Amino acid sequence: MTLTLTRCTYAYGLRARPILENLTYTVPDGLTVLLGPNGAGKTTLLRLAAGVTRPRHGSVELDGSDSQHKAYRAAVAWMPQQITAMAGLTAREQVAYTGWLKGMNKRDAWDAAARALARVDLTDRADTKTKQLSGGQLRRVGVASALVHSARVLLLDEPTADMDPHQRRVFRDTLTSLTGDVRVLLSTHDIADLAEESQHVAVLHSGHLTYTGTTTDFLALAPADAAPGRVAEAAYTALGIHPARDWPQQQ
Ligand SMILES: Nc1ncnc2c1ncn2[C@@H]1O[C@H](COP(=O)(O)OP(=O)(O)OP(=O)(O)O)[C@@H](O)[C@H]1O
Repeated sequence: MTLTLTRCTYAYGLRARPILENLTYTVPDGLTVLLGPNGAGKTTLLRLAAGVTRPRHGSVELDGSDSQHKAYRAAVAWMPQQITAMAGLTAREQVAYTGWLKGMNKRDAWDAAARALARVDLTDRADTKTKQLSGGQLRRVGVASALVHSARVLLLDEPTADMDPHQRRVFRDTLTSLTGDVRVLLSTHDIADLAEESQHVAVLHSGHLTYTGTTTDFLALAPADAAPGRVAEAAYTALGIHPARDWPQQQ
């Protein structure tokens, strides 16, 4: 399963300045962390990859299948930055509904929703209306919705925002428990997401990917005297993106 964006350009509006310009990127194996300052275009890139919006120029394909194709939608899961609590639905119903939209039958979606909620440690709120959940709980519903139909590529937009430290741990355990050839691309402002389980890093700045490579190679960009615990930040700085101005706030 190879998801590739090829020479993609995107602008919000016909005369607007492009947010992404001539961007080519293949989502690597395993977990990739997408970094970049506020407004760099991370959400825009994830939306293109998810097929919820189309590039003005260029193509987005999964093994040759266009992002608007049914097979593409079935293989790719997207967790948006803002999770909408659907009026009247419980957590389990909302997750099951996502599975059904992705092509599962109702029975399978209902069963898979319970499993997905268990993976994000939300079984005890399965029957709670999503409108009554906290921000962190609603985000876990978003993660469960991305997991429900066993997609091969997961695109997660700031999945750990609003989560408390225990839930971040649960989320990381969930990522490491994904089996088979599942590729995950997640944007984050939490530097801890980078240090632990990720295999690859991509850094987006001013509409261009200014770094793509392994996490090990990325961390090696940091000067040898970087303070322990600040190596990733020092590596980011070495790319010419200054934390004081651009590094997103830790959650
Ligand atoms: N609907 C929209 N209409 C017009 N401009 C938009 C829209 N959505 C985003 N933008 C602009 O596109 C640029 C990239 O936004 P995007 O949300 O992709 O960045 P980001 O890297 O995800 O930012 P953040 O880290 O703050 O979430 C920003 O300048 C933003 O203001």
